[in-house]
Amino acid sequence: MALKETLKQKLEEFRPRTTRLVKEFGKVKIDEVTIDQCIGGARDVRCLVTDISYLDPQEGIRFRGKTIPETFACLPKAAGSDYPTVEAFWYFLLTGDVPTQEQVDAVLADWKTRQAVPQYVFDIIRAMPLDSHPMAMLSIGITAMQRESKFAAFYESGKFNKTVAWEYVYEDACDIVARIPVLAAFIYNLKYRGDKQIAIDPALDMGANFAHMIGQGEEYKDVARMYFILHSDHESGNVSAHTTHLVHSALSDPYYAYAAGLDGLAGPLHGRANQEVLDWTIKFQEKYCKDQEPTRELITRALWDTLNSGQVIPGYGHAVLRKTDPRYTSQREFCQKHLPNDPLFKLVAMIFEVAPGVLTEHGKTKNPWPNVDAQSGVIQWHYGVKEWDFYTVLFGVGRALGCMANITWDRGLGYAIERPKSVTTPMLEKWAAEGGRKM
Ligand SMILES: CC(=O)SCCNC(=O)CCNC(=O)[C@H](O)C(C)(C)COP(=O)(O)OP(=O)(O)OC[C@H]1O[C@@H](n2cnc3c(N)ncnc32)[C@H](O)[C@@H]1OP(=O)(O)O
Ligand SMILES: O=C([O-])CC(=O)C(=O)O
Repeated sequence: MALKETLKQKLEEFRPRTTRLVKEFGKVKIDEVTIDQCIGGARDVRCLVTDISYLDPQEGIRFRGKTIPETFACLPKAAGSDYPTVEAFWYFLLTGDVPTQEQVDAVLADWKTRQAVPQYVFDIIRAMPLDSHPMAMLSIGITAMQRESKFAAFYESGKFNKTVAWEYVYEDACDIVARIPVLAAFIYNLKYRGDKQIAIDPALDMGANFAHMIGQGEEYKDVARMYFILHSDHESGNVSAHTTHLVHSALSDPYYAYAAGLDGLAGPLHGRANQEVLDWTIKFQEKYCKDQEPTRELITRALWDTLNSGQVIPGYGHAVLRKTDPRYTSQREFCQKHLPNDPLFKLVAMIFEVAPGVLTEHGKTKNPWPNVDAQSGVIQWHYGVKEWDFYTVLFGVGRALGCMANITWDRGLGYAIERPKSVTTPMLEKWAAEGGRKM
């Protein structure tokens, strides 16, 4: 069965579960909210639902119930590669089923019909100052493309209908995931390769085509596939996924919703941390290692300098995770296999030996271990993608997969507009004095 038909069947089978939960068990309590959660970013408050992925604080992410190694192992691989295609992963994220090669080929062929980015989008980005941040360019590119939204056209047609609305989200979602690597490659070439653009190769899968379009060779094809899959989804409370969900909950179409998600991803505490990691590491080399090899002592000193100046150590800590991020481990294993002697990888590995101890001694962070961003830039750097302000754009290409899968299901299950209740500080003070809010 083709992907859209499979998805339709899955949604129809799933919908009664959601309906029953709301109707029969709607008042069952699953959490309570404290004052520190209210002020402190709603940490740990269970009030979002997604079945696309789940993040366990100790174990890390599972996509559709599978760990990262299990996900890589189970999916059909790209020809001549140890890694699955992004298209295979998309099928899996959307449906929870491991696709057959035939089903993967069908997604590949479908994406080829969706890849063309309209010329006016390129023109709009070209009109921006060349030193604009590439995330601003990507977000504006996605917003500009909103004109193409099939969901928005359906809404405006006057025939909008809740039960089939998901189909139009699905169409936009597929268009966005097929087009975003093309847009990202355009931005890369415009900013860093003197506008030397390379045409889409219709014979290549998404990851391989992205490598081709930014002028990379064979080895980078797996880097792209791995990178996009690893960065796709991290349950739905993270800033980019939550923003996309929130904005789409107002029935803003997927273009508006994902542009908003990208704007959140651009923050240094979220996706941009990978840019910050490279920046920190290169500055460390320039400042401390001009005439000497990096040592644990030098790294310790540099980490304390950063902490004492009131800044965070980028790539370390997490709002949910309490162990080393398995996405970090997966990329570290890639480095150990493919670039074990890369000086920057050796330095990043040395920081891993030192930073958790320093952060523990510093005593603030609840999680001293590295997250995905601590290890991703070094791989890009090794393969010649050295413009680290571009790294969050790569993240944004991958994150589109998770965000688009999530809002397709949001619409399919008819989730409501998101609108939590706020309170005032005097209210909090009153409830604090009374030992809690009287319900
Ligand atoms: C893809 C991703 O988004 S992964 C995360 C990427 N971000 C980074 O790597 C940036 C560095 N890390 C951080 O700033 C944080 O760990 C975050 C934003 C990821 C999580 O924030 P929180 O859930 O608030 O972390 P936590 O509860 O441990 O914070 C407690 C304190 O430790 C500090 N802290 C947390 N991580 C770090 C760190 N890496 N370096 C220094 N201090 C830190 C916090 O700033 C906070 O300080 P405060 O009490 O003065 O405000
Ligand atoms: O889960 C989070 O809050 C941040 C993160 O690692 C991601 O979004 O990939």
